[in-house]
Amino acid sequence: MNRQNADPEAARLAALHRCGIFQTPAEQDFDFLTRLAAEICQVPYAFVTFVDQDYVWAKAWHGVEKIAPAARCDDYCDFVIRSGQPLVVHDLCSDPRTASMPPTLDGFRRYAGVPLLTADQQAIGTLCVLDKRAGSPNDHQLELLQSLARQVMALVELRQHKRELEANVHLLERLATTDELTGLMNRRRLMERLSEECARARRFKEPMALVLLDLDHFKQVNDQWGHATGDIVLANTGRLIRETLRETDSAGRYGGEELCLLLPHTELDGAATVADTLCGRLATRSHRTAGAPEYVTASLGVAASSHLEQCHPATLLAQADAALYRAKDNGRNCVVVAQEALA
Ligand SMILES: Nc1nc2c(ncn2[C@@H]2O[C@H](COP(=O)(O)OP(=O)(O)OP(=O)(O)O)[C@@H](O)[C@H]2O)c(=O)[nH]1
Repeated sequence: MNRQNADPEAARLAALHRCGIFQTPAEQDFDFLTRLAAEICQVPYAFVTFVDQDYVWAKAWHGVEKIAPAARCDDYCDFVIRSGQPLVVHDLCSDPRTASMPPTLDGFRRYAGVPLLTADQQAIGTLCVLDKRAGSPNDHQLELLQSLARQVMALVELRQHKRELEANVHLLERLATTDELTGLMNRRRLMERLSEECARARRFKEPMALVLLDLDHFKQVNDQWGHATGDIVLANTGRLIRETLRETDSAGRYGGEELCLLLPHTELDGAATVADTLCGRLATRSHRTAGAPEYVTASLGVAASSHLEQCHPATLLAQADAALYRAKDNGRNCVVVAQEALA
């Protein structure tokens, strides 16, 4: 016996959860199907409900303004869920199962509900109609109600596929724009973002800064500890950058062990402070646990558009690169701003 058979309610709840429909906002397509159900059965009220462990919750309704979730024990739909079969009660008052239930005491007399079945036959909800007059749907009406229930489930599945598709598109977008090793933007996305940020800075005449960061003596790290260890150091560096930057800043992998930070709305001084902080944190970030050299420092070059005629990607990159070159020349593990580089 498998686990599902051991606990049918757990399997039913899992099926409901997979559909991702419970307590989602109202949708016209579902409203339309309830209206159709009411018209087919010639009654004033119809509902699409989904039923979790404790509550019967309406996704769509017809004939009432609004409907609050009901405890399962107070709702006729619970019988449909438990049996997985349609339920028709001609007169709710004279049926011992329903006579003293709250909706009956509120005046409802007729109920007809059919289960909403998933592909693996789990009853996750109902399509039901009600009236304050006693009566029953005829065979044809009941058959049509069941067909409509299948349409409700087709909508549920369509919604589910759409959600999965959107999640996959999102994942693919992330994979296509992210550098796997550092978790930062890949070079293509970085260059796109740089162009966008420069265009925005020019348009709104705002400052914009760029920092190039290059790990020091990284060839030695690879040579002495192995390429895999070098990768771990790069990944740690990416993580540290992500932890250090503001939400509005971004960073990407510009080249092998050269990373680039984009700091919109930031003057040269502010960017130099960010670079100093990062330089200090990197110099004290231990990699030893990964079987790597204890510390790997970095050199950083800073440029900002407020010191340039105009904010353009190539100019900012060239300025930051020249500053980085000076930082390497100055003995590494330091920050040089473009001002100094030009001096
Ligand atoms: N492990 C690893 N190494 C990389 C990666 N990308 C580039 N590298 C290595 O980074 C090293 C860069 O070496 P160099 O350009 O000589 O610079 P450096 O040794 O860091 O020296 P300085 O920059 O002058 O301090 C090379 O050995 C590249 O193979 C990567 O993704 N993973």
